[in-house]
Amino acid sequence: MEGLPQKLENIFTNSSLSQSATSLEEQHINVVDGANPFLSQEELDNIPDHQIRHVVCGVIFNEYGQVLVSRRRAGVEYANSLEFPGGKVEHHETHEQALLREFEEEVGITVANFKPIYDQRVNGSSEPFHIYFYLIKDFFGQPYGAEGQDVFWLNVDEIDYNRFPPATQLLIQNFILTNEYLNDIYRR
Ligand SMILES: Nc1nc2c([nH]c(=O)n2[C@@H]2O[C@H](COP(=O)(O)OP(=O)(O)OP(=O)(O)O)[C@@H](O)[C@H]2O)c(=O)[nH]1
Ligand SMILES: [Mg+2]
Repeated sequence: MEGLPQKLENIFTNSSLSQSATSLEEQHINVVDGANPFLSQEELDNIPDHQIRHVVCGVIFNEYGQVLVSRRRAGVEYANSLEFPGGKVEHHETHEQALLREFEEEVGITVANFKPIYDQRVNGSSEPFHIYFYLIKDFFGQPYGAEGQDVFWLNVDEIDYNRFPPATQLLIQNFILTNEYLNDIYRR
């Protein structure tokens, strides 16, 4: 469990998810994004909250239980990999405001009613960041690739988590493929 973010560690303790912890811990090594400079988990954790970039991403399901996924464009970090829509929180914004803006900019829908699922600090290739994933309970409009990227609804059992960035792989393996926890968040 060493090296896991505190929140995740708490969730795994005494839970049915604890079996996936070993593979998750191994995965955690891969969370380094070609880091520049590489920071240890402890160094990442010691960066004050207001000095690290925040990234927010949203997980949305449609009425058929499919999840909204977008493909990153060429020429950006993790080009062509799949991702959940979202992006960097700007200085004046709350996480909710950033999610609203990012979903309008990237997939052309208005989102509301956010529940935190999971967060972690990551060694990005240009700077460290803290990524927060939210379950989005309501949305208005039809999603499309508003920045010219592919956007599609995926059946949960068709998700290949290897096609997502490392932090997102952890989210998928531990919170989306094992949907009991998500159902629990939904009801809150
Ligand atoms: N949107 C999104 N970003 C992710 C995910 N997982 C993950 O590690 N990231 C990382 O989060 C960082 C910021 O996301 P982003 O590139 O979407 O930021 P952005 O929309 O503000 O882009 P911009 O800087 O081109 O305006 C990137 O380093 C990206 O690789 C994910 O599932 N979705
Ligand atoms: Mg983005």
